[in-house]
Amino acid sequence: MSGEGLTVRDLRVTFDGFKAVDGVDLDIRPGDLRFLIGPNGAGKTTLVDAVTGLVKSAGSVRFGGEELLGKPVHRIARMGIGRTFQTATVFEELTVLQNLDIAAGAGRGPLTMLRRRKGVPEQVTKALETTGLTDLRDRPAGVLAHGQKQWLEIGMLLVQNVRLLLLDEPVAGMSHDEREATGELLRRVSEDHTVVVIEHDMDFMRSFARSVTVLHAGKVLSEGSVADVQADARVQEVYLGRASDPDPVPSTQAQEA
Ligand SMILES: Nc1ncnc2c1ncn2[C@@H]1O[C@H](COP(=O)(O)OP(=O)(O)OP(=O)(O)O)[C@@H](O)[C@H]1O
Repeated sequence: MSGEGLTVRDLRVTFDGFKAVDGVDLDIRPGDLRFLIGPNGAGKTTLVDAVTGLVKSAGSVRFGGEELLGKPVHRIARMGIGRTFQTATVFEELTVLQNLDIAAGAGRGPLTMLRRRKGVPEQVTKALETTGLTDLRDRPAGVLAHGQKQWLEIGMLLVQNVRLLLLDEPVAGMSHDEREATGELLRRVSEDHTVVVIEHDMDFMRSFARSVTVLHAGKVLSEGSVADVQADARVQEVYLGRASDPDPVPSTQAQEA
């Protein structure tokens, strides 16, 4: 595996005195497919915001040995760190291929962009294959199914030569088949990238996580394999419930309740 690992030490994010992330340590090895789970408000998204430079934080976040904290968002992105948000952000009017082509050209000069348009760049072809979107390459992104838009967004990270992918609830709103396909896609991607997934879907986590961190009230409550965290009494108490209980309420429903 050629990816690089993420090392987080004593990460802290405070909003007006409220500790949203409160001394988090993480060691995510290269090629991991790490799931970050935890109740609403546990600090999962804020942690990813801190890693990507979107919120001010204290502590240390190192990727491939280089410190990220204190660097502006665009510098962190250029270091090979990419993220998706809960809502896919693709250019709906443009084709799948154009979306990937633009993403591949991000940060490059106009001359390089012109040269690239003579043919389909190799990394775009590869991203189409990896995401299973080759047959849809000439369709406008706006007509894609919800799941396919999420896969395109992952493809747009891949063509930017991202080495660490941070994905926020990638299967929210997906059908069962789309979830399975997304899990398989993440497995393929994690063969040569480090992948961190924020997720509320416990079935999806059980099927595809290689390792799991449970956050609660801004702190790491538990960490290990799926079996480890499921067996942890503290996790059962605050989040997973007893084996006989239904899965925790998905975030969107919880917010509506
Ligand atoms: N910009 C902000 N200003 C003030 N408080 C914030 C801000 N962003 C997040 N918070 C608070 O920080 C805490 C952690 O929020 P965060 O979104 O990271 O949780 P989460 O674990 O991702 O939750 P969810 O699963 O609901 O997405 C919450 O109490 C939230 O209200």
